[in-house]
Amino acid sequence: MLDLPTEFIEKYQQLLGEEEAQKLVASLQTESKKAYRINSLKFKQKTPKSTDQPVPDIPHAYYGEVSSQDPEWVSGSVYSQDPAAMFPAYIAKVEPGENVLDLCAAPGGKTTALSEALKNKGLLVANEISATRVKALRENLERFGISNALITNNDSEALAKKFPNFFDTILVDAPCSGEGMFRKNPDAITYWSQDYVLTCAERQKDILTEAVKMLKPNGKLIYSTCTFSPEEDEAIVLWLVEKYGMTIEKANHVVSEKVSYGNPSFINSDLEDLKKTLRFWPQDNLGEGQFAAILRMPDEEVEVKSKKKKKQKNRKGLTNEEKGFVKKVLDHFNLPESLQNWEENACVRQDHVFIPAINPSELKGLKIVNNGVELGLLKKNRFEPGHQLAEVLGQVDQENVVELDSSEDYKKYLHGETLRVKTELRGFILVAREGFIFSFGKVTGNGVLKNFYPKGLRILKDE
Ligand SMILES: C[S@@+](CC[C@H](N)C(=O)[O-])C[C@H]1O[C@@H](n2cnc3c(N)ncnc32)[C@H](O)[C@@H]1O
Repeated sequence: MLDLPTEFIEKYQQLLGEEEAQKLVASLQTESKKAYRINSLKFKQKTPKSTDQPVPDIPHAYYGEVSSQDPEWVSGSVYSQDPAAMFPAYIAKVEPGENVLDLCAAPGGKTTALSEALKNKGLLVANEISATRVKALRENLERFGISNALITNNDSEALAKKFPNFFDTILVDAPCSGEGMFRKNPDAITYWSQDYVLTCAERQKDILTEAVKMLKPNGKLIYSTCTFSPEEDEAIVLWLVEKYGMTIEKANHVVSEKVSYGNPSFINSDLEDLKKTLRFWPQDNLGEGQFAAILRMPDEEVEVKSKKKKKQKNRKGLTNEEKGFVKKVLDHFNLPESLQNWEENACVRQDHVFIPAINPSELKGLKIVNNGVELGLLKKNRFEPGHQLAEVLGQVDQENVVELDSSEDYKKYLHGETLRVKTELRGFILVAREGFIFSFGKVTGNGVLKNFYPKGLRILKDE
């Protein structure tokens, strides 16, 4: 039984009326809804899990649970996500080729959805301020096989200096008081207070002030929170409208009756357009609490002080000999479109071969966690493919694959063990379970499968 603060209950009695507030409080005492999205960049290989109960409006999303040890998850073919949290990226309606920023991105639920919409074309900058949380963001994007992402670990000010008037779409899924997460994460109740709500609202304005500087004229801002408090929802949208002349757009493709709309009277405003914003209440039985709005910048640039761009240095490409080593490995696999020009685009830095999403010389001063696709490592007279490459190759059909046909072998591989396999294949191969490619491996002459599943991802035996 959740122990909700009296001040919280009274606040929503005032805003919603006795009856609706009672429904909200009762729904918070029930179990949270679990769901997952299928990765559309990979699911042509195989349709994972049951698809009986679709999440309304969201393509390829279903109610149900996925464990982080299931091959569907390990291979990045699905992402577990609260159904309501699927909407902010969905309403962004991102098109392949755009420059997109997810400013508060970890662990990456919305980033993975944005990256699917981009179809590996254009640029996705995924930023997270917390050095701990950015690791999960990197792992999730890697599993999804995303090749056009730059992952950064900066505050919004540092990013705004690098990318003035640059993005077509920016998602700010802001840190908030988390009221919508009370039943999923009861810890959020312990630090809730009305003062905390107001502190969050100030932080949201600080983050958005920087976000706006990075939008192109006429660019789109998606603002979302997982809280009900109007101070962090309608009031922030009103602030953006009044301060920057932004306009609120309706998400025409959201039609489910389980989705509610913003309410200007919550903040004593008469701005009718606030009714175009989206609200998700747990008592409506879709998922957890969420708020989302689409805002459009006016067709003029926000003036931003930025340093003059220095002439870009050419990146350090591969020598013909190095290309030969890489080619020798890549020739055994079918390459997705995003890797087809790898010889022209690959760079090398401290023996790491990668295809950058953005020229590294443009990124001085930022904390870069990953830039594009790491193909692998140059060793003495050979090339060893990296894990991210395996996940990218998993987006297309492959023949050079060893399927682990028992769950015991699969578990052993995830633990990092070496296996003996029956296969005619030799050298670097992709490893799959139930058709889901999730790692590289190397088969030696006597049929021993050497383990290339990264140490940092290995699952301990007693997990
Ligand atoms: C609601 S969570 C994001 C969830 C994520 N979008 C997803 O769907 O998986 C908000 C994130 O913002 C980060 N954050 C907090 N302060 C920030 C700031 N000043 N600038 C950027 N991110 C910030 C938090 O560390 C947290 O990871």
